Amino acid sequence: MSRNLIRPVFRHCQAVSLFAAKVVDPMDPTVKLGDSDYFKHQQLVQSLGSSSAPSVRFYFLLATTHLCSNNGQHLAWMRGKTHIARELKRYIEFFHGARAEIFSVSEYIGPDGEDKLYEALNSFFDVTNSPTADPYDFEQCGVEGVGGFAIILSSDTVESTKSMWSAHTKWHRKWMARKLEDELQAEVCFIQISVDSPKGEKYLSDLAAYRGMTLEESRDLIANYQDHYVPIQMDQSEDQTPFIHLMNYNQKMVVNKMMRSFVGSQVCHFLSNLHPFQHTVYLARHGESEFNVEMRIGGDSGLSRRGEEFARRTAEFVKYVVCGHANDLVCVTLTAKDVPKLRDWIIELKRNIVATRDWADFGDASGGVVRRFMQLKRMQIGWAADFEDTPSTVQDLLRRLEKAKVVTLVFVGGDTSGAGTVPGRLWTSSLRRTIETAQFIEHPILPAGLMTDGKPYYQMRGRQFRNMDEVYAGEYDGLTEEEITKRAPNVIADRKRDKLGFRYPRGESYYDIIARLESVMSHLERIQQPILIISHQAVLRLMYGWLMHKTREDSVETQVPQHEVVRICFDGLGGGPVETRFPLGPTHLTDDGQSDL
Ligand SMILES: O=P(O)(O)OC[C@H]1O[C@@](CO)(OP(=O)(O)O)[C@@H](O)[C@@H]1O
Repeated sequence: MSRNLIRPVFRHCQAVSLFAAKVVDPMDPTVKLGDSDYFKHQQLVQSLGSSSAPSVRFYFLLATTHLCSNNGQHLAWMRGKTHIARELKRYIEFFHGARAEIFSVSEYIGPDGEDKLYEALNSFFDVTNSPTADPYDFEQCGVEGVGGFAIILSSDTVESTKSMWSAHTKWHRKWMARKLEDELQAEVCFIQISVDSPKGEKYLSDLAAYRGMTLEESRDLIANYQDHYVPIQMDQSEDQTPFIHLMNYNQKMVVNKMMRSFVGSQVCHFLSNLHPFQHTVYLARHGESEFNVEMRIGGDSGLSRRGEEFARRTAEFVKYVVCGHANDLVCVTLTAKDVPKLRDWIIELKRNIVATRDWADFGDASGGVVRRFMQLKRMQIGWAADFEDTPSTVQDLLRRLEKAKVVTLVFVGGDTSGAGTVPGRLWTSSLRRTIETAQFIEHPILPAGLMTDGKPYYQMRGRQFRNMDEVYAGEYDGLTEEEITKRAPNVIADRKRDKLGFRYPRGESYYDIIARLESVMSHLERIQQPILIISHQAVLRLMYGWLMHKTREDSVETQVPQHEVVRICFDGLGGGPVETRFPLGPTHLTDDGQSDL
């Protein structure tokens, strides 16, 4: 197919669906497909199918800002629009498989700056500029090359007002909308953010401090910006302009003319969840399941003995770290051979071992190593027993250890006070193995007043999401790798070639999981309390990838070991997500026996 045939299609909104249909129809007997073409086609179809094809739309979004005052304190230039622009870009790329790029207005100021921004936008959308001549070239011409979202950001708000593209007055907005719609056939939407809640203001002053600004500097900036910016008018004079006005982030939203398109409504939904505040997400794969032991995929089996042990340790971790002020937790298991050595050491030490700092570097094969200043807080005598507080005297401790064959000690780092009192959230899938992993987590009712609604809080009340169930392997559900390859000898090679797009017969692909994860991940964006999510290997690969700002392609390569919790912290101030891994044991399982699948 020549490029000329494709070219006119790109100029229309439904470009991709037409394009996909024209490129190749594998059912058409006149079309001969090589292997690779088939896979590219599959990839294209899969990705369109899973993303509701919004990538067909040429869509512009503009993050702008709105002045607001709160008791005379103005911190208006920092409304978190850079954060929102970045989130939007990631959302569009990850969940909709479309291209998205941020264009910062202040980088295009100067004699030719505005023309350059126009050129940059034109070439971003104009796929005919793409060097590709091969319509099968998915990378350059497929979903990647068609349509996209340009996010025009006035990052340096005051400086940006020099540009025609700053959208800081009604006149500028109208000019931009006309230019973009008439000349680039793009749909336009303006996003305005205003903040006046005490929490919002606190965030903004933190942000100012983080960026090294003094109050005077910020006041000057605001006074200057106030002279320029005209908020979107609510007097009907801008009724023809699509816009979203976010007030105090996800507290209140005014939407104009966005719901007429599917993508518009999706973007509104996503933005209505976003907040820029500091928050922490914990991810854990379920403990080892009976099917994991038998090396079977899928199914709905319960936990193995080791899996149950991980569940007990997870509850300790939740109490001190997720719902406490501690920042680290390590479990060390001593077997029959080591317990007498521990007894001798305690006798020699002759001190209260709970308070001692002499445990540093103490560890076991599961990977946990005690760091300096960690305190021994809890212990478990024997397998499958409940954890209990460590006795505070040497005599009591020796007595407890007397007949013990196996002992697991729990060491906690940081502030151990207030364990279990920080309101937290718990999400699992709907499958037994994740629910059982959460079974030992405590659910005290926390006193009213801890949350803003003033109601008592049911700690870590579990919510089960079917969208977080493991990839469904269809006809292969419950089989081992060996059994699968007996039925379908090529399956391993096929899946290796395209792990994202490969769909199990009558089952799911990773693209399908992306589609069903979209609503859960939007929901997650809304959460401000620490949250623990217990799910499965394939699902967690994607969740982790999304949270760690990875591409879909890189996400499927991520390792998701069992018996480990991953903490991902968002500082809310512009730093990237920071991850810490906590191997809790009892074993650190990285090989689930299906590494080939
Ligand atoms: O995409 P791959 O790498 O096969 O990972 C998914 C597989 O992981 C498994 C275990 O091998 O998930 P789970 O976390 O539920 O134990 C299988 O049930 C599932 O098919």
